[in-house]
Amino acid sequence: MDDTDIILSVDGVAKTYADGPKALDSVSLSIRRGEILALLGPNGAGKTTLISIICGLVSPSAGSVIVDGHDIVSDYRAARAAIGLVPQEVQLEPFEKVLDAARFSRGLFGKARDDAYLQRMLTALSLWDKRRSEVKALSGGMKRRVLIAKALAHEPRILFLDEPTAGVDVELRKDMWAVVEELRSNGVTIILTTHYIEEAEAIADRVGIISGGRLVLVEEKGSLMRRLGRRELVLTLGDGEDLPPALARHGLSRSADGTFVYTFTEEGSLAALLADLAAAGVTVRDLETRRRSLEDIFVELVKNGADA
Ligand SMILES: Nc1ncnc2c1ncn2[C@@H]1O[C@H](COP(=O)(O)OP(=O)(O)OP(=O)(O)O)[C@@H](O)[C@H]1O
Repeated sequence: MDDTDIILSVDGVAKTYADGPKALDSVSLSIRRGEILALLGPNGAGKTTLISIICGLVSPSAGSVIVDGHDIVSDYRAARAAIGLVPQEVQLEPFEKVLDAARFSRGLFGKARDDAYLQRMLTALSLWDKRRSEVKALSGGMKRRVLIAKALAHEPRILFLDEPTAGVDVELRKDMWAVVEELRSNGVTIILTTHYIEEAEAIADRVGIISGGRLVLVEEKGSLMRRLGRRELVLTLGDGEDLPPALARHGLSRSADGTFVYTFTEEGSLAALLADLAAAGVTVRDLETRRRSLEDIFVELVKNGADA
């Protein structure tokens, strides 16, 4: 990876809260310009702590963070200006109008007024028609968009979305995914935390998994699915039948429900298994193929640490 492509670099970051647990343990991570990274992890894994450190809201106990060339400690203002943060909870001023809210947020970063930019940004978020509406009159989904608009008002290059679709219905969630795609096509790098594995599967380029304060994995979603999302074949044999020893070489495992599970290894291996089954005269009552989902991978990684 070329260094100029890296917009965010996290190196050996650790955090121990006063009287608290070790929330992060030596996390290192590089983010490329224009990518969408989904951070997955169970409650309390350290996701919000990591985001809060990068955004300068929590100070790290160790390690360093460089945002678009700026150190978050020695060059705090420039680092912070490169970042937009959409917090987990909706915190908005109910009587404020949408366009005013965006203008105000921009002003907080000392940026000159630029209504043309705000119009483009609000249009991308489907909020331009609502620019004169008071926040309190908007639906829950629109309020979330206003949060994003406020976070984008100062033209940050990286956007953090902390659980953007928590408690949101399926339709709104898909809407939000479309918004994220649109932002990326406008050149924004996006890091989102989520509990919804299908969210990561749907929109992320790379997936990072945090568990117990450690980043146990960061990988391209496609290669992760190819590497660990292997295909399996589930065989149900005739009543009382067992696998004959001649099939041992295929490495099938017996499940608690009495079915046999075969993991596809290489091209042609399935044909060999089926031929051996037929030759051995085994009755196969049912055959089902399935692909391990990101959810299965996630559960296994969180249980076993990094060595899955
Ligand atoms: N201000 C704080 N003071 C003390 N401990 C904290 C503080 N903030 C977080 N923690 C602890 O640090 C650990 C990591 O919490 P964090 O909020 O970063 O996890 P998370 O992955 O974002 O969880 P969730 O998915 O529930 O939001 C937890 O054990 C939490 O209780």
